[in-house]
Amino acid sequence: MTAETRYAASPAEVLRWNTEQTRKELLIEKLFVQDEIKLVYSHYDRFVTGGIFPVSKPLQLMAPDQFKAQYFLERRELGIINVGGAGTVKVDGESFEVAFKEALYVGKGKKEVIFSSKDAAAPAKFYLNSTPAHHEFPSRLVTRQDAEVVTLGTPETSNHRTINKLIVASVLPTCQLQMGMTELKTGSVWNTMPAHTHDRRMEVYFYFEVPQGQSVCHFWGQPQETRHIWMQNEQAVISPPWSIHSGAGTSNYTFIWGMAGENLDYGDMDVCATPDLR
Ligand SMILES: O=C(O)C(=O)C[C@H](O)C(=O)CO
Ligand SMILES: [Zn+2]
Repeated sequence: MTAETRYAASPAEVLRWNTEQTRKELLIEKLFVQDEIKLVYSHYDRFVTGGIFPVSKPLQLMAPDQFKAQYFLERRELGIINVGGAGTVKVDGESFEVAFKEALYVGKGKKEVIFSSKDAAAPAKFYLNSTPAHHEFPSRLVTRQDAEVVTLGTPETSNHRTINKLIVASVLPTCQLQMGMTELKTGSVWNTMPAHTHDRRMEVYFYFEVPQGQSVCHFWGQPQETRHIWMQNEQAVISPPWSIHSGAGTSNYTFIWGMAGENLDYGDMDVCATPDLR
């Protein structure tokens, strides 16, 4: 297991960043390494992003040194979305079967979390987000039928997409974690457009189902001072709480968003008028 630390930065500080430093600070280039657990610990809301890719053996989630904890969920909660083949997550002896694009919430206090694939030829890929927690809520599988689903945008504005809210207050209780998955329709490329900020919550985006040879240009920064990061399939990006977080692909794609911070109100966004973006 590896666990890298990323620091928080102010809007004034990032004005000096060039492309290389921007990528080093915010982009998570490789999350899935065969038979390994990769974690990134961000100082924004102590949010952890990870990839767990069990192929030939089960993998147990341990507390990284950054936590100074006996076990991963001692003071945390966890959300997982499977972006690979069928997999199993064993939580203190209870097995949850997690299929492609299904989510699992695991509450604070669970001591042993073990990930495995059903078939090494079609291995599971568990994308993970974790945040500090102060209350134990029950662990629960969230299937696509359980999700709150909203369709936004139009083909004319190239932002026609379905937002699947998986780990959100309207589906199940959490302390501060929210997660979901947005699927763009064929021909649409813009996500989260019109753009917004929510200074109360940071957000991490994980882009996948980006077709071979295509890329997504992720936009971030203050609305009047935007920047971009070119991203490839199965890469994640940290979005500071003061930043917009939108993207345009060279094709349609899917992404997972995860948030943490002050509140659990998904709709609590400060929308930016598109002509005002700079
Ligand atoms: O495409 C979208 O719009 C989203 O998926 C928005 C994210 O869920 C988000 O930014 C929530 O704050
Ligand atoms: Zn957002």
